[in-house]
Amino acid sequence: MTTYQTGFLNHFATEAVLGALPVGRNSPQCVPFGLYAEQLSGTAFTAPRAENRRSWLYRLRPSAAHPPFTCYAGAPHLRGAPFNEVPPSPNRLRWDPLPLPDQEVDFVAGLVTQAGNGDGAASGISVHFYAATVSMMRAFFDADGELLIVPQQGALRIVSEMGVIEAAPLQIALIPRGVRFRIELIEGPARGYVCENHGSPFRLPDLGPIGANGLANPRDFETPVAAYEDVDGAYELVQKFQGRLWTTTLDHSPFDVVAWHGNLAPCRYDLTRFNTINTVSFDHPDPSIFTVLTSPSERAGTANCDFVIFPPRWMVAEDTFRPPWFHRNVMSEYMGLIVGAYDAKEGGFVPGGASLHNQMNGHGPDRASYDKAVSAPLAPHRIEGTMAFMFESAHVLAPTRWAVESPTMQLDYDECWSGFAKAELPGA
Ligand SMILES: O=C(O)Cc1cc(O)ccc1O
Ligand SMILES: [Fe+2]
Repeated sequence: MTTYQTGFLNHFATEAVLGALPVGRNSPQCVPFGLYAEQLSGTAFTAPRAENRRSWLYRLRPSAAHPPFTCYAGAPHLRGAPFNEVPPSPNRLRWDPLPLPDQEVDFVAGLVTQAGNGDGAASGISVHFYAATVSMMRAFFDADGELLIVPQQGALRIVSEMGVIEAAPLQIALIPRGVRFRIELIEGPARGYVCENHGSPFRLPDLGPIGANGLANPRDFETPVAAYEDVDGAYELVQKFQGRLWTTTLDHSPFDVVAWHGNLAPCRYDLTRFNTINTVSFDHPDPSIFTVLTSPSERAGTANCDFVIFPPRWMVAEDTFRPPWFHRNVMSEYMGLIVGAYDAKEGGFVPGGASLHNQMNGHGPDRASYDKAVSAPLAPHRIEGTMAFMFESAHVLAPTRWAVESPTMQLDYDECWSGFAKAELPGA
């Protein structure tokens, strides 16, 4: 049984051994039991208090004690900035799910980068698929960004420096930049999506006139309690740094944090707890009403990345075209589907698949969903058994070579918007 502390961005305090956590100061002359104090900073020391994120870790050995890292080509399809392998595409792109590997591949080795933007370490996002058939027997951390893991198939047990998180499809896990973890498969192979956030850490969106409650409520985020391994012996530690993997071998498990306190910690969130808000009158509101987490950019109201979901919900709008409308957006939209069907697409967008609609390029309902929606009786209708999501970014998402050359890319995607009858003006 994993135990969690609740709340988003709380200042947590947790010890796996009674008396391990120093009281009243972060760095006493002698830490209890001879543990080593280490500060893990997720924001600049001088970041405003409301944005400042850091934790203090108390561990069996200092994490500085390691041999040099060497370059490592252990994930053949992992990419980082600059995303210029192929020209950024204005075309609407869509992919079938990534087939599960038939060999033994762990979470790190099975990362496949689909698209990215920004400088790959201080701004933008990278979007990866993961597909793993075996548990990691090593540790990994990402110096380039925070990881938002969106399982689509198979439950994960994420052993981190700061405790253990379980995340199954319809839950997400958020691992801060730099936090070491290994991913174990709870049952069978696992597959899903990763948003690697190089910009400011994800936070809850403001609620404005919605009020003090709604959307993702802070208490539904769960952070693990401290848990440690006291294991001596060779232990591989891989990091992603400036787009490439590096590896070293420690002489002990890096999961040796006995106690910690602070507000920089991994957490999970159950997407089915999202308090969905929508119209009770007319029109289809902008999908920003479905924002779970946002990574703001320097430009007010314009996200480096919004994580948006499309959960089961009642559709009651009167005299309204209910599915997503046709649109062209200054923001770029990467979408995935965890389960079920998406209301703008009658076919082709399947669980485990993905689509990319880049800046200013027209998209929206496919012809079949358009035809259905314009003739649908507008009785209250519940959209059931579905969970799509979107990573929406102010920066254009450039696909990788893998993404545009993979047989999973659908060459006929544009067809879904062909054959719309021309509008008929009076007297024409
Ligand atoms: O393109 C999409 O399917 C995502 C989306 C959904 C919606 O309800 C409104 C706008 C939008 O971009
Ligand atoms: Fe869109």
